[in-house]
Amino acid sequence: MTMVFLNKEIRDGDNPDLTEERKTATFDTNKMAEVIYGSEKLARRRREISQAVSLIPELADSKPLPFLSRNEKILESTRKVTALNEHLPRLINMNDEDEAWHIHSEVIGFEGNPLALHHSLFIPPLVIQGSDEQHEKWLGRAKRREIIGCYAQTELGHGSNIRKLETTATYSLSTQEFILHTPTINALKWWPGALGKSSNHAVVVASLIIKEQNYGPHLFMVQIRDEQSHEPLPGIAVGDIGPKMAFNGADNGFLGFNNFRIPRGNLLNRHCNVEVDGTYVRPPHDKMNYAGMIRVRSRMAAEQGTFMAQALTIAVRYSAVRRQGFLENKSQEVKVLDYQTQQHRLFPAIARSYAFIFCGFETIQKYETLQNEMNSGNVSLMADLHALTSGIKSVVTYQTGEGIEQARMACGGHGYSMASYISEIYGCAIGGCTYEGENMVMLLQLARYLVKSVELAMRGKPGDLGPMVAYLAYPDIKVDLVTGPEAYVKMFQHISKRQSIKATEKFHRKMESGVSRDEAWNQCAVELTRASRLHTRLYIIETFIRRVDSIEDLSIKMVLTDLMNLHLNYELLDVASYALEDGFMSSTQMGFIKNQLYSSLEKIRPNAVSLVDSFQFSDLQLRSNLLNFLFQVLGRRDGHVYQNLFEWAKSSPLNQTEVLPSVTQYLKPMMEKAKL
Ligand SMILES: CCCCCCCCCCCCCC(=O)SCCNC(=O)CCNC(=O)[C@H](O)C(C)(C)COP(=O)(O)OP(=O)(O)OC[C@H]1O[C@@H](n2cnc3c(N)ncnc32)[C@H](O)[C@@H]1OP(=O)(O)O
Ligand SMILES: Cc1cc2nc3c(=O)[nH]c(=O)nc-3n(C[C@H](O)[C@H](O)[C@H](O)COP(=O)(O)OP(=O)(O)OC[C@H]3O[C@@H](n4cnc5c(N)ncnc54)[C@H](O)[C@@H]3O)c2cc1C
Repeated sequence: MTMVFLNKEIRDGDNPDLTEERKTATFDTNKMAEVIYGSEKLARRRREISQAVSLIPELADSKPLPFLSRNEKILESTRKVTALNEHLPRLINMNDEDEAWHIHSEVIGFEGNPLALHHSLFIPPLVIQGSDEQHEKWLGRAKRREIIGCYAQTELGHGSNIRKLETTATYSLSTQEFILHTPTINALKWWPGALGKSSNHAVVVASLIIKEQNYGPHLFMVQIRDEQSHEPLPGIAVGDIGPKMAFNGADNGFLGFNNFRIPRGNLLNRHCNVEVDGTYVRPPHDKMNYAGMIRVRSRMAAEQGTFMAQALTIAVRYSAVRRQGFLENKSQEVKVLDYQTQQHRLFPAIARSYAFIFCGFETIQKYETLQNEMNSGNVSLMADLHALTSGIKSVVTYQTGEGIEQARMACGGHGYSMASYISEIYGCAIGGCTYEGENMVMLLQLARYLVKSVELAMRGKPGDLGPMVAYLAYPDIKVDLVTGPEAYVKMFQHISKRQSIKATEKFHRKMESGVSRDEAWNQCAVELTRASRLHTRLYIIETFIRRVDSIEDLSIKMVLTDLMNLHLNYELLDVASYALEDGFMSSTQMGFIKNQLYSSLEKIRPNAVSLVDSFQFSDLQLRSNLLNFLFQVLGRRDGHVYQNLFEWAKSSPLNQTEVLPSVTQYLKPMMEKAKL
């Protein structure tokens, strides 16, 4: 099996319809991959990792995953992740999180695995919140996978409102221990990934109580299972929460404590502390304990963009080999990718995938700056990044869900089959609307920041506005969209600014009319979330433009400019009513945007397959590999869809016998009875 992804690579035996598409590309997909992943080296490393994985048979799925029961899925994902563990040091740079993410996604797919959260949610809070001494004690063991961990914050009764978490960690002055307790059923930890059956350690978030005073949520390192027997330790109740919409290769779990004691040194205390005599040492920022969540959210734009890109790779390749119906030439049916409706369904989502990945890289860099600043005691960037990542997390997860669902529909009936793999991608990605902060809740967090910024602008203090919101004080000057991207940005700024101001004014009016602040906020909440979405979409547009501006290779710049123009017109059209409402946009401009959008679709068409090829997902990653089984078939790089769909169906366990017990036990007796 060849795993090399050369541009316009023509391989003997590939579906000629896909080969034809690759020949029309105006750019080199390897060069594009460098832009997507950040450098020649990073893109090459991904290819090398894919290649290496493809040569290790034990890392391939041993059975088609959609046909497995939940227990079998967990067993299979555990087999693969432990086999992978043996190879990891040879295959990746163990300190490179992106390489780790990539290789796990190759080997595991979207189903999840019992170590799914170990690297993304257990080790990071330990790094961020743990002291050097605590790193010494646990970090090495965690990195070597001597222990397996998870992040246990959410409870049965509370997830969004962390301040109301009911699990308590009460400091015992006499024994210098914390006593962890679950006072009610509602207080059971509920949802943490890998908690149910796999982890033997957890970073537990509990309300810290000292001398009957509640200091709010804090993070504790807790051993929950015996390292030898893997039995829960006395005082701990733990288990799996049952099957989910997707991600069923992971064991999301519940956890309860019955006056379970841990040493004082298990409070993660890099930024705060409880001294022996019970004195509480405050962190430099009230929400320091939430820093880990900012980190995860900052990574979500790139992650989700990649999820959507995988679904689109499947849908676009399939659309280039699927022929149905006629255009002018009645002697041959057309590729469905030639229909304008199909292009309109898929191409704006391709543009969003690129936009999210570009935006994601900027956000991750911003987080890294924050992390460095926090380490030297400067927390001034936290509020801005919390607001930004709250918005980005919400907008990208929602739009990714939309994009993946459109990809599924674009594959017609076969998109609905699990052979497409799109439902698994969707199920995993859409969880992002909920996990790491429910989207509405996070949009309202950003809205707090926007309202405060508008208030500053209203008070005539535009100089106090941060760079991300400086536009809230800009004057309204009409723009001519023909002049290019900057004019689109200005139009978007006007729309976003106007909505933020409108929502703030409404909020103020409500309060002036005597409604309490909280109630007024709730009565304006829909308008506030709209402001947050617009602000975030504007930010994503700006990062897209910045990235395209920075590109030197002309052929890449040209195709990305087409994609960016498509994005600008699609996004602006989607929110045009806001600008038509106050006459800032004319109906002529609206017509212009539509025409630009349709012409962008035509420009993208010859490059569509190569734009998705450029993500360089291996067939294994898309579950299209042929190594042992035919798991997913629609997105195959070689485009041979139909015969593999048939093979896939034949491998269904239902087809291993001609007459099922359902027939002998029920249908046959029913039919026999009817004959009497
Ligand atoms: C390839 C396949 C791979 C598969 C991958 C799939 C993996 C799946 C993995 C799944 C993994 C899933 C893993 C999981 O899901 S882990 C669980 C994640 N849980 C959450 O995200 C919970 C969401 N809730 C919260 O974060 C808090 O409760 C919020 C923030 C909503 C309110 O909180 P609180 O009630 O305490 O605050 P307040 O509203 O009174 O606001 C007060 C002030 O505080 C400021 N503030 C708030 N927060 C921050 C902050 N962080 N930095 C700086 N500032 C912050 C805020 O701006 C405000 O400022 P001001 O306005 O007053 O000035
Ligand atoms: C796949 C998956 C993996 C997860 N992994 C983990 C994990 O590893 N560790 C962990 O600790 N947790 C995990 N979680 C839990 C997750 O973080 C929470 O479910 C999430 O934060 C949402 O909280 P909730 O369930 O309490 O939702 P709720 O807050 O109950 O949401 C229900 C509805 O109420 C609305 N709502 C709530 N509060 C407000 C408000 N203030 N204003 C307006 N509307 C509001 C929401 O918008 C939503 O529509 C996971 C969840 C999922 C789905």
